[in-house]
Amino acid sequence: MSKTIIISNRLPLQLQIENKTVHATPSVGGLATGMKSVHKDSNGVWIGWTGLTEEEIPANLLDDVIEATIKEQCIPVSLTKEDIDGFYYGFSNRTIWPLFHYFMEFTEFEKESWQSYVTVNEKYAEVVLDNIEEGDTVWVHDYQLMLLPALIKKKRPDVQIGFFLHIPFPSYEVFRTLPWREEILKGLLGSDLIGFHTYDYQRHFLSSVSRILRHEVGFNEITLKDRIVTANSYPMGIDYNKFSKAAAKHDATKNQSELQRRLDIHIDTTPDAKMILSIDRLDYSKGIANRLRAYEYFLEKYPEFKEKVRLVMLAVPSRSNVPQYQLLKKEIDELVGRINGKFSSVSWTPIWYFYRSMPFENLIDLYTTCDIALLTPIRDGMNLVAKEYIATRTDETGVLILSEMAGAAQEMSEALIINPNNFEEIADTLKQAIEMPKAEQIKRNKFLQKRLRRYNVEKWADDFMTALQDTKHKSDIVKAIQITEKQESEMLEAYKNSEKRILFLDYDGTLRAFVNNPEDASPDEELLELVNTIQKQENTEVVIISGRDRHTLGTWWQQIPITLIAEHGVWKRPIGGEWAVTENLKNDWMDTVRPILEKFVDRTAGTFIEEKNYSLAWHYRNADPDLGEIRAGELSSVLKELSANNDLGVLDGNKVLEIKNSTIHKGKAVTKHIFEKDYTFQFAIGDDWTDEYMFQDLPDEAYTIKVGLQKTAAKFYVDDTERVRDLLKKFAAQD
Ligand SMILES: O=P(O)(O)OC[C@H]1O[C@H](O[C@H]2O[C@H](CO)[C@@H](O)[C@H](O)[C@H]2O)[C@H](O)[C@@H](O)[C@@H]1O
Ligand SMILES: O=c1ccn([C@@H]2O[C@H](COP(=O)(O)OP(=O)(O)O)[C@@H](O)[C@H]2O)c(=O)[nH]1
Repeated sequence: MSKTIIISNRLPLQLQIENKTVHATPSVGGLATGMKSVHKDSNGVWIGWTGLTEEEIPANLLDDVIEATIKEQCIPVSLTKEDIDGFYYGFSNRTIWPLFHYFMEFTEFEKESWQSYVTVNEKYAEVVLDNIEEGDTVWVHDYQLMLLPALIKKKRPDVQIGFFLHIPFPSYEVFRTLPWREEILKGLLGSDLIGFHTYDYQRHFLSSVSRILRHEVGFNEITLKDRIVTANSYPMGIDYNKFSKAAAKHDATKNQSELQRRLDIHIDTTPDAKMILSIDRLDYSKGIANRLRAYEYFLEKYPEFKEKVRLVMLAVPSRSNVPQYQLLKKEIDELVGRINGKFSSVSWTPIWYFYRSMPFENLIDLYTTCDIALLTPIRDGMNLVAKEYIATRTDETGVLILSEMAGAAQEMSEALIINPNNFEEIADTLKQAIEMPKAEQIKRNKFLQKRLRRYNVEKWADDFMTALQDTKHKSDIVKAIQITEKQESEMLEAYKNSEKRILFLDYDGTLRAFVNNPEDASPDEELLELVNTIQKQENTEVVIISGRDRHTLGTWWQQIPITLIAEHGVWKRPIGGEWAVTENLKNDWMDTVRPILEKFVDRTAGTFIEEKNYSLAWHYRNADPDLGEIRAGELSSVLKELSANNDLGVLDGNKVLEIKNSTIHKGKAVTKHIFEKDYTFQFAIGDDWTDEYMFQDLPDEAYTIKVGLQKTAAKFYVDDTERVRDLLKKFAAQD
């Protein structure tokens, strides 16, 4: 039975060795808590690190460690202290974490920790590859394992691989500073589906892929040579029932825990007191120091709330070997001490501060007792605490104040959304929350709860896995048209046995790869020789059919006796003959269109106009990719409006927009050409949209081939210009 393999750095359980025995405790952090319920209900395995290094496990306890892990349907990856220092405390949490959360000043670029990151990703790959069975699906999680998808894909191209990033993907301007940016992107592109919490993270990722790797990027697809990778956003949900049921149970059995008793005593003695809750890992991205300062400012600005509010702050120890986290701990300790010292009275302490993790029941105590949750991350991939707080409010009361910088804010617009750097706004919002009538709290929470209940973690995982399976169909469709060796030999056999054969060859992107300056793409010796050999074969006609102007084509191919078709069919030069127009066309429209194109050239660096006799082309290959696409969209709509009444058409080529007479296209040119003769073998090859006309208009028995993986009307596709050369060599080798 096929299974899903979940892989993350941190397993849902953490092992410790105390008194020579192995103990397991649940992991903290949204990835582990969220995925735990997905894993529990599946028949899959979870591969990851147990929290113990090789050096920490005595030989006689190794079996116990493995047993404790396997009991939870997990498989351990064995890591040394050196690995953890370089990979976890190093590259993951001193480079990627601060960089992806926009803390550039904390980001270190150390070659050694990068190397450790590579080594550990390879260690993970080994364990995963050992455990993959036919039909399994792989789901890799988070920033610690961004090289893993490509490492797996390389060895197991048959396996569907999903990747989910739990933290933000930063804007290109930030990501580009990473010295290993290409390696990271290539690692991720080993996946078939890449998921993000929000559309913005997805957009930033796609922009980096297009600018750094220069891949063709669509709305949510990246076209590689042999595969399509999908990127999409899936905001992670929580196990809603687990939290709401625990809260309901808690209400029924009140006053069971010490923490609960303490919280209740406070409320009894000050009946209108409000408890404000904050829960996070102790992390600079969570904005804890800002929150404390904003709370201090609130007490100063609205002194009437002294003695009437309390901030209950749970900060869970995290990554304490990283210096920034140690400094933050010190800063928080001092801030709490200073604020409590400044405002405390005999009967009131403004902040209750816990520096530890709490068991689930205590978390529920906190969630259900506190009237307000104040969550102010500076940057946060999602923030599940915000969702958990709302899920536990069984009577629908409670106010959530949430930073707009948390991914969760995008789905939780009924919360009070704040900018974590704006103390004025936080102080005013706290006042608003304290004074919010119950009816309004309920109204807001009803919406929030409905959404969280519906889009829970199960639905999130389901959506992701369904989309991952769909990528398989996509690849299958694509693979179905990739020309196989057998189909290729059948085609060559048909070629060999035909009495009258014709080959229509597109030029740019087909016979020659694209170059930055189109004038530099002249045919090389090998190409001239190959085409010449083919045209010499008996009963064989070669036609080069291009959007290029006739002078360029004529000069490049003057030595070879073949037919040339230029400007998509406007001009034709028969073998040994002269260039002639195929139809009487008007070109007076060019004077109107040229100034429009010139404006776009002025506004878009790197673009230029190519002027032909009957068409004008605006090239944007050398422009900034995003800007180029935006401007192409704008220009295309301007031109389409203009062309509607003028028999003009806009051709959307490969990084070029061409405006020309709409009655002219390659389809018309090829059908006109074959009309007069009875060819028994017809072949057409091309790479862009303008070639689709040929593929559509040629008879069904024609062999039509698209270069590059894109939607096409052609029967087959080949990867790139190198494969086109191979094919030409095979035609040349036939007699
Ligand atoms: O494993 P640690 O180094 O102890 O860190 C704990 C986890 O922190 C991060 O959590 C993120 O995932 C949450 C769920 O998607 C999301 O709500 C939150 O915004 C993220 O910060 C980290 O991404 C995990 O890999 C860590 O395990
Ligand atoms: O003592 C604690 C405090 C928090 N959490 C859990 O840790 C997760 C924190 O996830 P979040 O997405 O808010 O932030 P992250 O720590 O992953 O960045 C939530 O599921 C909390 O319930 C926990 O298990 N024990």
